[in-house]
Amino acid sequence: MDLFSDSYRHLGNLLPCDGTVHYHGAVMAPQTADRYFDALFRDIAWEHDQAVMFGERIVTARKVAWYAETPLSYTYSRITRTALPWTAPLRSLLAIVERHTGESFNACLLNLYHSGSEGMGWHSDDERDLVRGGAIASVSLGARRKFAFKHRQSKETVSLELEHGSLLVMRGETQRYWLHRLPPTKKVATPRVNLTFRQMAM
Ligand SMILES: O=C(O)CCC(=O)C(=O)O
Ligand SMILES: [Fe+2]
Repeated sequence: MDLFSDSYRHLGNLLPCDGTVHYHGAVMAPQTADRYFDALFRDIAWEHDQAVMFGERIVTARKVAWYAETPLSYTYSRITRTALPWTAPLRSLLAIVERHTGESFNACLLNLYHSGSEGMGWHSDDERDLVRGGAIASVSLGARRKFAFKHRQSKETVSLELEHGSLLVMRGETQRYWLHRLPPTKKVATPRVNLTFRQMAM
């Protein structure tokens, strides 16, 4: 526990059981978050994601990108990608995230949602390449969006709003027992960038 920052210690667990989720709220000034958003929106090697739905390969409107410390291969939605090397803004966000969480991360999946019409369906991040039970730290930039958890067995849900410049951390058994999603919404017309810092098995 000594590794954790003071801010972490005062945060409550959002989940009632079977996992740990802490919402740190904004961890940077709005102007700083604006600068990260602009730099990432402009410079990240965004690509449309692909997924398999009902046996058919589809291309999502949402864009993704995958960065890591080494050119790791990562299988996601049955597609294998090779990570690009950290860029300066990613390294600097990584440092902020590591300071707030007391954890270290070696990879980051980025998502770009152009508007509220784009989201991400129920899933858990339990791919085999991830360190089992490892922390996942999610940074949100741009439009404020709702984020929800649903327990696999009890179907209980917990939701919150992810604000500009905020940090959410999922730990422990969260991925095993809970699904999460970013629901689409008609209320949001502006883009959002999300970064999930991860611990990949090497
Ligand atoms: O955009 C988000 O907040 C969530 C992204 C997510 O769940 C993922 O990349 O696995
Ligand atoms: Fe996820």
